Amino acid sequence: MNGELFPRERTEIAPGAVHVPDWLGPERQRSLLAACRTWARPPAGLRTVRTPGGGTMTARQVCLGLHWYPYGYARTAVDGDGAPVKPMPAWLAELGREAVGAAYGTAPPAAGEAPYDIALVNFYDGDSHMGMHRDADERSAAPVVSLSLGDTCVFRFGSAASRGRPYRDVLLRSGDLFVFGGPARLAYHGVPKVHPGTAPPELGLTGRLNVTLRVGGLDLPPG
Ligand SMILES: O=C(O)CCC(=O)C(=O)O
Ligand SMILES: [Fe+2]
Repeated sequence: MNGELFPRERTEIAPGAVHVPDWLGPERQRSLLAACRTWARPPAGLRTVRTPGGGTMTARQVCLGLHWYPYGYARTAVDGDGAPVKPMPAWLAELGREAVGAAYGTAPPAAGEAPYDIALVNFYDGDSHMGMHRDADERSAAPVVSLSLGDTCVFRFGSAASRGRPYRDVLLRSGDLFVFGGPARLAYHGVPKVHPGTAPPELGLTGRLNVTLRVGGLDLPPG
């Protein structure tokens, strides 16, 4: 955001875990939001995720490329309307590569090498949150790329060893990038709090959207 008293810097939160504030400018945020709105529509649109324990996730979700459910992947919305999952757009996979380069200060991974083939779009409204968990249903060790739109949240990032302390709380704002790979790839993380009403007014979003990009490395039977 412009006009910060203290500019927010790119920060390594843990080895392999990097926060890049304001990575997406207002125009790219607007176009990503517009895309999320079309993905959210049925078929295979936004759904409430039920966990095996009988609970529900408070953030609603839509997937692209492959459909994530607790705890695996499928080619159809097996825990939704059963429709085929929407394809992963090439431009979004490309954004994933670009993000990895930006976070680690390196050239992006070679095109075609471990392409980002899965996107999860999480929508947080009201007092939605996400408990501490690991992204562990993929076979690939490629970094996870996370983009934030709308309201500011508290993103809690811990270690691979436990869902409890030690962890660090980072404020993720609209346009921020967070990448976790290498030794941080399997770290526990979650969203304990979203701050309502903190989205940039010109974006026109009430609530928070998170776009998480992953490389599956999966070998699912054709759908
Ligand atoms: O909303 C976020 O920032 C985190 C989402 C997340 O961890 C996930 O979808 O696995
Ligand atoms: Fe996650």
